[in-house]
Amino acid sequence: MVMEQDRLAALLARTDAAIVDLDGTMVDTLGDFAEALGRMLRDLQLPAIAPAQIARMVGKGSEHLLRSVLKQVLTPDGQASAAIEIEAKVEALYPRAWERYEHHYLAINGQFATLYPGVAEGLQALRGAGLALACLTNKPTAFARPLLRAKGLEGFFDHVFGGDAFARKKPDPLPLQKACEALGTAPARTLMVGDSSNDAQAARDAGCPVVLVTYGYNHGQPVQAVDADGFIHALPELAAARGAGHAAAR
Ligand SMILES: O=C(O)COP(=O)(O)O
Ligand SMILES: [Mg+2]
Repeated sequence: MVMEQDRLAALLARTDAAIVDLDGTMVDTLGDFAEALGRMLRDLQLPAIAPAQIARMVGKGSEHLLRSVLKQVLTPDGQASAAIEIEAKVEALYPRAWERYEHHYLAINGQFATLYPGVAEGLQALRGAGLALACLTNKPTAFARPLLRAKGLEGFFDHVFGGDAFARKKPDPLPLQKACEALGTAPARTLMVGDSSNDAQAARDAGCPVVLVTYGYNHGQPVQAVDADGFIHALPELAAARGAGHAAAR
């Protein structure tokens, strides 16, 4: 454990900026996803889906989430066959499903979502330690900005980039490379803070160090198995590690 803390302190001592993921890292948005998806499924007269199933589908953007949900509710129990027909049905329903989902999501955005403990304090402390901050999410920018505003987080960030900001989303490294460019920091000194293998893979391929929170979604898999430089239980641990590293260097 002491080793872990020393490693985190050393990492934070060579960090100039942080790129922070949104869903599963700063805000528990599962309630929002469940509510907006539930309303969309009712509008389309399709069966409901359980929040636990939705949690496994979050992290690769709203388009991917919607396709995964439609596929799930259109697949009869235990039948993996007929995959081609199901894909075709998903694509036929998609435009109307997206229109309904976007409508409902924007109407409820943030109302069924909660900040994880310590997020505002953790971001405040990182800013206080002189780090530049960007929010980088696979969520559409039009969903991300109002959510950050509703939760009182928008002011912490120098930049906010959604899944539509660049040509490719995480786990591709492009959004991280672009975020580093915008921050004006070297990837090796820009820390990615996320909740999933998606964030970790993008960070590795962009040359950014990565720390993962232990409480997020990670596609329904145990997050500790992911290749990362460290794990934290709450965001304030980062600024605390930064303080410890600086104290040790003096
Ligand atoms: O898939 C999503 O919309 C959530 O994405 P995020 O974890 O990158 O914020
Ligand atoms: Mg996430």
